[in-house]
Amino acid sequence: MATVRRDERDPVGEQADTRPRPSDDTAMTSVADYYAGKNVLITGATGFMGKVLVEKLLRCCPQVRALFLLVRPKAGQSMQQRVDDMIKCKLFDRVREDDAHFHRKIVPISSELTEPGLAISPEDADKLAACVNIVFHCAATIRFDEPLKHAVQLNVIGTQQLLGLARRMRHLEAFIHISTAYANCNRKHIDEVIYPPPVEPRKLIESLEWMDDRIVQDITPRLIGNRPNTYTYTKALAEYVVQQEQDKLNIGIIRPSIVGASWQEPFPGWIDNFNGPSGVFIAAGKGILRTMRANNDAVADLIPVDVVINLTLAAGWYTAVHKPKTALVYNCTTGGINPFHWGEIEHHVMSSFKRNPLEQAFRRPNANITSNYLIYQYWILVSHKFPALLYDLVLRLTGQKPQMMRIFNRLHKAISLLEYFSSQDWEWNSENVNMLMAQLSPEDRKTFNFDVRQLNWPEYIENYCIGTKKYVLNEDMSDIPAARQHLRKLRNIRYTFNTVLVVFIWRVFIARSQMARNIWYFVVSLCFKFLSYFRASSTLTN
Ligand SMILES: CCCCCCCC/C=C\CCCCCCCC(=O)SCCNC(=O)CCNC(=O)[C@H](O)C(C)(C)COP(=O)(O)OP(=O)(O)OC[C@H]1O[C@@H](n2cnc3c(N)ncnc32)[C@H](O)[C@@H]1OP(=O)(O)O
Ligand SMILES: NC(=O)C1=CN([C@@H]2O[C@H](COP(=O)(O)OP(=O)(O)OC[C@H]3O[C@@H](n4cnc5c(N)ncnc54)[C@H](OP(=O)(O)O)[C@@H]3O)[C@@H](O)[C@H]2O)C=CC1
Repeated sequence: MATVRRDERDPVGEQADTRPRPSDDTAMTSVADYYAGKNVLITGATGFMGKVLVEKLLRCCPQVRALFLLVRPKAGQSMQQRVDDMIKCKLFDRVREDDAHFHRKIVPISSELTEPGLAISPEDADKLAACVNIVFHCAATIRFDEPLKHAVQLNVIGTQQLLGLARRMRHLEAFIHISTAYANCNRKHIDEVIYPPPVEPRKLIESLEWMDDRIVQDITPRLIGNRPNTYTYTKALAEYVVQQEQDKLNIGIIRPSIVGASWQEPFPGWIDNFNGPSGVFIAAGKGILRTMRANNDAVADLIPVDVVINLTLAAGWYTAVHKPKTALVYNCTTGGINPFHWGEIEHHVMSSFKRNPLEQAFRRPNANITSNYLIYQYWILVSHKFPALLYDLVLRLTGQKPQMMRIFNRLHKAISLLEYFSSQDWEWNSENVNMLMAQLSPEDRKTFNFDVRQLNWPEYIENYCIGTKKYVLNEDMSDIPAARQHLRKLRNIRYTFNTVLVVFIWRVFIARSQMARNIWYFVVSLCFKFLSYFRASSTLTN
């Protein structure tokens, strides 16, 4: 595998400046034609959605000139190593088949979005200012438990700084910001507009500058108000910050709902993380998660990652070519068009993991969602805490370190942060998404398909579950017979355990009550009679 070298980026160079600017003629161009010869800047390219964006651009817009990726060094790896690792991943197999030298188009730029000036060197900043034609801003912290200061630093101030750099870009045609459909989750009906921010971002930023972390922590619940976390709060502020630039830049804002595995491209079921529902599916497939608070009848607004990316690229084309006067917002959701419910998700996830089990499951996959608090607490006790305690006891007795209770505590924390989103539904208007679809040529509608009416949910969920097995857990499909055998073993252990438990309880009970003893003798003699009758009749027939 050839590596991406920074000194290879000169082919990209400033020549890009001389490329023709969009005119009325370009309004007729196809999406791929528009990206031909363009220099694209992407933040968050090493993340889940960023990777799919890079792959799709390289595969379906092969004439794109260069992709500048703002990447930070992380976990002892240089930005160079990180990008090299990223493009080695299976996601890029199809691009590799089409063009073995695709890496030449990738230009990593060292950048840390929380640092002043995005920590981009002056030379790199000048280069970007001179040649970038379109920006896709995907980077964000998506953690629900992120301390407010850090969430503001990255999601709001980082975005402001990127906009500052974008203003310097002399040939910029579009700035596409990835937000979330839940930025305004304090509303039930969400239009494709930017709502007034919960607070003036400038005032919040100024206050956070002098406040001690402890004070910030204390006032965070009051600040975020009726939003569930700092993530949705800071994403709402970021939208406002982006909107402030609409007079100077051509802006598009994409609001995806819960982004899941790929539907079709580059292959079905691609997923590489535990975020959102993926972690829940895996925990349920491993037989660890047996219950979760969710409303069976609420719409599960999942959206496949390839759909989001297709819409994003089409919105980039539309924004650059048609230059809407104000920032256009695209609510990228499924609920209003092709609804599917959490109850149905539960059913299909469970049956999928029974057909294609995960390796070394803790228990047989059997999760039940409920919106009833008491029932939920009951199952947490009986199906989570009790087995965890028992398992840890066995580990202790065999001289090993107990671990199950710790795993369950982390799981409970994760699902408590997710239940806000699985217990209610929202209604999103998607007029701009429909308008965009109508603007595409029939050919582009196929290449950049975001028509979720065609999505077959059971098939999608099956591929999603298989994707978690293959690409998140790196399990082999050829091990499925062994995994099934393991589930049968678990079933036999459970039957044996239940039988021993019933006999044990009954014996304890018998020891204390004459009536229970009589019933016990009656049942046992009935069994004997039945057995003797069965033996006698089988002897007669022989
Ligand atoms: C039978 C099924 C029925 C279905 C029922 C309904 C399911 C409903 C599910 C969901 C719907 C809601 C979704 C809303 C979406 C909104 C949309 C967006 O706009 S943004 C994207 C969303 N963002 C997040 O999903 C971040 C959530 N994650 C976090 O905030 C943190 O990761 C957190 C607090 C959950 C854990 O933080 P820590 O610090 O304790 O741990 P850490 O380092 O992150 O992870 C520890 C280990 O746990 C795994 N993990 C992380 N998240 C997990 C999860 N959700 N479930 C299971 N494991 C998870 C990690 O991969 C890691 O594993 P290792 O130690 O590396 O092996
Ligand atoms: N996933 C989902 O369900 C949804 C996501 N979204 C939005 O989509 C976008 C992408 O999300 P997703 O791909 O899932 O998120 P990921 O967490 O997978 O990726 C986040 C990206 O941001 C980068 N990043 C984070 N912090 C910094 C930093 N300080 N400096 C530079 N880069 C940084 C990460 O880089 P690194 O690899 O170095 O950490 C990574 O590339 C986000 O804006 C999110 O709000 C919206 C709706 C749903």
